[in-house]
Amino acid sequence: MTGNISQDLKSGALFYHRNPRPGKLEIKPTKPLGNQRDLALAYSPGVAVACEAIAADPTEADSLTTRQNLVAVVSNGTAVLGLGNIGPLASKPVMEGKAVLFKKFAGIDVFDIEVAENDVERLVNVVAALEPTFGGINLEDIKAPECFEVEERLKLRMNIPVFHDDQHGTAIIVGAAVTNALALAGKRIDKVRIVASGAGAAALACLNLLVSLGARRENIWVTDIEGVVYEGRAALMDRWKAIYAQNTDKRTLGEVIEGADIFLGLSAANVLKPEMVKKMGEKPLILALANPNPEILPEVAREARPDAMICTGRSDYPNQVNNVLCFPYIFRGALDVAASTINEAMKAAAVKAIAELAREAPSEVVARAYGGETPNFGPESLIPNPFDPRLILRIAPAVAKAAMESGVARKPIADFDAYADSLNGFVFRSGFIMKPLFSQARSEPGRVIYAEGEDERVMRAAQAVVEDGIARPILIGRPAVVDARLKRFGLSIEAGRDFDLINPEDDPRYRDYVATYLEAAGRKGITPDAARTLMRTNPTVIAAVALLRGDADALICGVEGRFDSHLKHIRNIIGVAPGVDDFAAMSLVITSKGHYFLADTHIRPDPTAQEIADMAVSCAVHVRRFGIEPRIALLSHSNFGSADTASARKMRTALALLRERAPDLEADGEMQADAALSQVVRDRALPSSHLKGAANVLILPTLDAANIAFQFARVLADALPVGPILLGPAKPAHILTPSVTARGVVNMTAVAVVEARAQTETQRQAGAQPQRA
Ligand SMILES: NC(=O)C1=CN([C@@H]2O[C@H](COP(=O)(O)OP(=O)(O)OC[C@H]3O[C@@H](n4cnc5c(N)ncnc54)[C@H](OP(=O)(O)O)[C@@H]3O)[C@@H](O)[C@H]2O)C=CC1
Ligand SMILES: CC(=O)C(=O)O
Ligand SMILES: [Mg+2]
Repeated sequence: MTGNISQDLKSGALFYHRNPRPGKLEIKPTKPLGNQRDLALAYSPGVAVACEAIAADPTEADSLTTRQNLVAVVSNGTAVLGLGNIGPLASKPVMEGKAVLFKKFAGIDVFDIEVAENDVERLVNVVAALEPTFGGINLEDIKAPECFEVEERLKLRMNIPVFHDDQHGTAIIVGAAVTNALALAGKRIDKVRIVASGAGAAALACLNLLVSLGARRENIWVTDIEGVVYEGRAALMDRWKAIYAQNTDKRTLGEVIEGADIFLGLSAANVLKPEMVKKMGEKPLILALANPNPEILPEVAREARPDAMICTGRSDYPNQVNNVLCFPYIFRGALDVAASTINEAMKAAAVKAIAELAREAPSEVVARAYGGETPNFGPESLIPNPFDPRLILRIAPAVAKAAMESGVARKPIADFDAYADSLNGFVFRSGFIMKPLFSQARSEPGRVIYAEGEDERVMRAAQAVVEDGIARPILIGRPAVVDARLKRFGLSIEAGRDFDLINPEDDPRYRDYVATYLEAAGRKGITPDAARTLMRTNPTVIAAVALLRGDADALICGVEGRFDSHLKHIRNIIGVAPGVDDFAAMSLVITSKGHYFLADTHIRPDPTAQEIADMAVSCAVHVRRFGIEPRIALLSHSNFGSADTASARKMRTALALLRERAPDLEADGEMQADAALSQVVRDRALPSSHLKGAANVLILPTLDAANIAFQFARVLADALPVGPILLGPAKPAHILTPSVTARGVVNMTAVAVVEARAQTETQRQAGAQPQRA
């Protein structure tokens, strides 16, 4: 049955499941258990208090246990993928896989439960008895027709959502694919002829949903292992299948496929033959969804009918119509409003959200998953890619809203903006910490110039910046190249309407810009000839001059090229702010344990004590813009005077200078990194430290130390970096690094816009102050 899978994938799959430890899951505690007190809280005697609270009020289980975020993936192994009845034990890899997808895509915890029970009554009893453990039940790979009865009965008995994924998850995504394919083919759902292969769980649920979307029962033809489902057929019939019985003397798929607009395959490998495909109607939609091997391979179908739109359930072909696009998010929405069930309104909301998302510009994450080739909406991209991070952002709120409107939400969401933020924070780890900056930027967007305007990441960032309303982008790039690339990446922003463009090869401001450049850098070794050449060839120079002239409010560069050479131009043209000796760089790392700002990660090799103190003050200003109160640690190998090396003395002097300059700042040093991050460790060395809790701003003694710590955190703690944030320029200018993602560029845009706004405000206040003699 795994015949169409390459040898390489087969051995890779076994290796993946075996190593480094068997299976795909583990259970992790979410609370500390490091000492006697933790033990007393987590277990006896403290746990008894939690038990009694639930006994007194069962709804307390939602806040005292994992139940509200825990789903059971239940199978008896009777219809595992298209492998048939291979039993519950052999189904376990699939169920563990579903658990991983629930967790990765929607943050939902899962116990996979494989039950050795084929009798409907007994299976229902087993699952119903699990209600105290779970917030929802996802039935999986239970064969038809038993699955229909199991689901119907459980829905009646249980007060939590019961969802048969193979039926409804598949139907929802098929509904979205059909909606979009018919729109592209210019066909109406009430007119199309649908031929199904398979009359099991998935196929019948899909047909039912298509009927609810407007398909007409008389236009639907169903076939299964016995052939056509016709009125009067006795073999292998059941009441669910009988709904689609046609009054016909046709008996085979080959006969009924004639003129079909849609082939819906949810049966077994290779049942659809090229000669059948040739007989289908114009621009046919072929949904060959059997797993792992489809009813027809896309290349075979394409050869028979070049005008066909083709979908499979597999990730190695375009148009993966697979219930993974649905089940994590429909449960996310249902659990988040404590829905008592998943009803038709919630399913319809999911179909609409998925179909609409496919029509939006593709996301950067999907582009990366496709190795840079971004599929735009069309026959090769009828539905979103499973890695599209917007799936959760669109489907979960749509489902939650539908649950509320249809009266099944027990805990309605009061603030959908806050809910969107929490989902955003799940998808983009930087989401939560960046939120204050995005809100500020949105309230007063600035003009941000991007030196590398032809870079894909910058273009994608510009699209997001325009959609988010945080800035008006100015891209430096050749119009034809920018235009062609925007089209290639499926981005909808337009020059003039959404962003401005500076063409380095031909711009009317060229002469003025050269003059400004010479004024700023003429005494720094830039000759008129060099100025003219650089103004045509170096986008960082153009961007810096635009910033200096006030044609932009902030500058972002560094997506390509060396940090140092960008810095040289910023130094020459923009210079440092009054009262600042030199630039420094602060980088934010977002880890699962918290957010940490590190300096100087990129510029000064060995800052002096005075420079360290100044840097701490500049860092504090930036950190406050994130809505975070800075807690500063000056780091060293020495712990509060434990060593007397030159670098320890430097950090001690820096602390004294910092205290003098900014006595209100919560800062201490010199201290080791563990003392900075843990109050318990710090208390052992110096209980009277001015610093309380974990430090969030870490100032390191040298560039080596800072950069190494930063890179260690990125790799070992799987930390997400934001920055570097350039400290000290006279106007907001930031030099990113070539590893930055489009999201990183967007984040730095928000930082730069807020900084520009703060600078304008400071200048306005300074201008309003009466001049002192
Ligand atoms: N892409 C996706 O997201 C999904 C894909 N699927 C795939 O759909 C298929 C069916 O799954 P499911 O509905 O859960 O299973 P069921 O066992 O409930 O249904 C299987 C159906 O396929 C029919 N069938 C089996 N072999 C053939 C054949 N050679 N020719 C015609 N019909 C055949 C069976 O007919 P009979 O009843 O007469 O035996 C039955 O009607 C599987 O391959 C599965 O992997 C399922 C869910 C989601
Ligand atoms: C995808 C899925 O659920 C199946 O093939 O059964
Ligand atoms: Mg399945």
